[in-house]
Amino acid sequence: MNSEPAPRSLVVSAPGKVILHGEHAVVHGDVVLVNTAFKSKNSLVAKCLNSALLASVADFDESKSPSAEQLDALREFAGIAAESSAPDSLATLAFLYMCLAISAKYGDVPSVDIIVWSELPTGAGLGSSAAYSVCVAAALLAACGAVACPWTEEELSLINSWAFQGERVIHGNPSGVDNAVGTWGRGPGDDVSLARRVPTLRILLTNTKVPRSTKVLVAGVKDKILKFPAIMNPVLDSINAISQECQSVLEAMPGNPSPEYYPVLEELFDINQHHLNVLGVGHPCLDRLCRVTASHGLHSKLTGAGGGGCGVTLLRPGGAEPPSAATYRDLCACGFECWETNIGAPGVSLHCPSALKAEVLRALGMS
Ligand SMILES: Nc1ncnc2c1ncn2[C@@H]1O[C@H](COP(=O)(O)OP(=O)(O)O)[C@@H](O)[C@H]1O
Ligand SMILES: C[C@@](O)(CCOP(=O)(O)O)CC(=O)O
Ligand SMILES: [Mg+2]
Repeated sequence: MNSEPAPRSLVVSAPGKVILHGEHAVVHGDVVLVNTAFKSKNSLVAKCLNSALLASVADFDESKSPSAEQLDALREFAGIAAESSAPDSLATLAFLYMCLAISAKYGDVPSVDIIVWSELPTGAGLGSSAAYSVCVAAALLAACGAVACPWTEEELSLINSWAFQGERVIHGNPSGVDNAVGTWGRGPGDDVSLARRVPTLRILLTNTKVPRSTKVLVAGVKDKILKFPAIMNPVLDSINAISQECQSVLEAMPGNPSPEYYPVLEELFDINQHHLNVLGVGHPCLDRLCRVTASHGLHSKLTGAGGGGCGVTLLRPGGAEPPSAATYRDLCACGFECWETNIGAPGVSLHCPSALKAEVLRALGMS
């Protein structure tokens, strides 16, 4: 007689994010203005099956960064070449680290099969690495009974702190903003009422499809700051001032946003885009994106780590329903993909499989 427990399925999603202002500066302790951009865009299924999940690396501690020795041991176990930054390698490494560390701390995670499906473009500045890490952390903690459902505030903090460890494996030196948005649906330190006080902005996201790695870009900015501190630190200070100015404009905007605020928001986008180029995280395709939208009277900047990936364009509310078909046409003619979105989405969520869209069920192999 087979006495194995029936496999259990957990379906977890976490949102990506759009950074309006403060990318890179936030790694160095400055303010960031960030919001969620997607609902249920990144899903992961942890099924408790009996496949073998292995290896052990001693001395895990969630308050410490994963050590070089631990990551080397995991790379060797998984057959990942040293310094490989291939998406699959980093995702596998982050998963193995979280799985082993969570097992060591809270008791064995049962054997699991993980299926990851994402509507977010990966490596494009929309926080896919954090959405992935939040989903893996939540699923593993739930699988070993360290968090129950629905999640309490304390359990969300636990998910967030383990997701931060996953981000550390993928990013090297993350600020923690992306995993906080993935967990709570809002930036760290933002109170719940902030979303009610600021207007819902209409934005256009454009993916240049130029691949890049956040880890490499963040390390490049650090090198530049170390090389030219007197030149680069004022740039970070100015980016910080832009974030603060933008936040006060958003808070000053009345419930029915008046168009008079938009030229200020647009100018802040332009200034920040120049600063980000100074930090060395621009790309000719992002310059092109800005030029194309400017030719239609719209203002854009890169979002996330830059170096390619996505740009964000501010749209004015209502009226002549911008962006025009010509804007889409010109951006698509550059080989870019663009879509309009509203900001705001819930954080990490647990889903009932029967409530999932057919498309998601198919992608997860659950239909
Ligand atoms: N759905 C996913 N499946 C597997 N790995 C993912 C997924 N989403 C993100 N990742 C991991 O995150 C990395 C991209 O992270 P990063 O360079 O920070 O860009 P971003 O967070 O802006 O998408 C990928 O290389 C991969 O390792
Ligand atoms: C550049 C940075 O500010 C944001 C990176 O976001 P993304 O991985 O490009 O989505 C880094 C960070 O905050 O950890
Ligand atoms: Mg990332």
